[in-house]
Amino acid sequence: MTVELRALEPGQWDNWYGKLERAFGSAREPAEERALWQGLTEFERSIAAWDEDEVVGTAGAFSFGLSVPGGPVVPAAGVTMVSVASTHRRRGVLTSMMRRQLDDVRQRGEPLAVLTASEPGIYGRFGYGVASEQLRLEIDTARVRLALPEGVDGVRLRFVTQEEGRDACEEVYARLVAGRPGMLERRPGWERLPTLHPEEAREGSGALLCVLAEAEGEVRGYTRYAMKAQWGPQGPDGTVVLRDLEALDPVVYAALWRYLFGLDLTSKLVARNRPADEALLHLVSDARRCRPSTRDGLFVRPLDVSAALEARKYTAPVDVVLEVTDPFCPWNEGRWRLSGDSKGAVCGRTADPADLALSVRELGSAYLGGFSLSSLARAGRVRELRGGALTEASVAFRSDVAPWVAHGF
Ligand SMILES: CC(=O)SCCNC(=O)CCNC(=O)[C@H](O)C(C)(C)COP(=O)(O)OP(=O)(O)OC[C@H]1O[C@@H](n2cnc3c(N)ncnc32)[C@H](O)[C@@H]1OP(=O)(O)O
Repeated sequence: MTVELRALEPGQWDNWYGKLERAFGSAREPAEERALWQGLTEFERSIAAWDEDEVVGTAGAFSFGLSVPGGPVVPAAGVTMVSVASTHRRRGVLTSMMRRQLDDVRQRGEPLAVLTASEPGIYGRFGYGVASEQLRLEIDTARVRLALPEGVDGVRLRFVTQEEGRDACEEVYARLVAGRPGMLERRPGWERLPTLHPEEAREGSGALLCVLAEAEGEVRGYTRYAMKAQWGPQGPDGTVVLRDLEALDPVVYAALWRYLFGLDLTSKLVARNRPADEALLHLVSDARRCRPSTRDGLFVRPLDVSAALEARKYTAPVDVVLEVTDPFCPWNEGRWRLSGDSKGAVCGRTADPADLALSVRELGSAYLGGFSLSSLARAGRVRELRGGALTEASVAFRSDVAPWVAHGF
């Protein structure tokens, strides 16, 4: 078998995307969804693996801006649409596409590649480390009370259509990006993604609704959600399926949650993807009845160790030498001195002795400040070579706000 990798051509998209759908075992997506993904596809960054005249592998990348600790937004390749036909699996097709893709990302000068994984076991071997979590909530809204701050009654809520609300929602979202690592700047076209209501996220619910929250004469928050009607022997027992909820201040935030908790005919709320440090859990009378559970969120892969470490800021002063291993991208290997603080950092090659030893994957895991170098060290994945260096680096890398990616891609 000879498999040849080529850039995707626009006329091949339908066939290529169909192979992706087949690999995921999903039905052909609705026309609106397909049109959105087709429009977002960056053809020169999309790989088709051909076995003669058959597409047997797919992989793509989006040119994202990713927020990193301290507020900067850094160019990052958003790896996506990865699949290999089941007739051709476990013969190295994915590995060859990852090789091609990461070399390309490096050439473009993007210091990071990021992805959300269908299965967390796939990407570690290519240098990706899990860097954020997503929280799932299943809230018994009939039994959980909210402690509301003063002023919630002053927040005006109103329904708008998705179309009417889009710009206002995007403005709120854009104002939040720099404050939370792991968020993606939404470029033109991406604003349509949160208003899609795909089958797998719908959980049997009805139409996606949009409510804007206004205070101080401006839109300061929004929620998009759907309702799933359910009837039990005692009457209504519906579920609110939350898509997103964003707010610029705690009063608007609480007003939106109160609204969702109070929706008639419902007694449960399901949120699939919330930040690990969701503030709601401090507002509720019973966090257990919110049934919080976490899973992996964004995976980060530093492509250029020095540029990546210089791009973010650090919670506390740090001056350490990192001995990095990176078999898949050997240009990252060796010793790097990182000196930084809350204003910025410099990172360059050094011949000085190493303080910490780790692979690029652990660097990816710690990069957004969500997982600590100390906990990775307890797992044996980071080694401290100079006493005190681990705590110093671990504290400096942490982020006060949990990293979170608001949507898949
Ligand atoms: C960012 C995204 O798009 S995530 C979506 C990923 N795609 C999917 O999950 C769709 C369904 N799965 C597939 O299409 C394929 O099984 C893929 C893409 C996951 C793997 O493709 P393959 O061509 O079989 O991978 P390849 O042969 O290059 O394997 C490389 C290594 O990864 C391992 N591997 C492959 N798939 C998996 C997996 N699902 N879980 C764990 N390890 C895996 C292989 O065993 C191999 O290990 P080795 O290097 O130790 O021998």
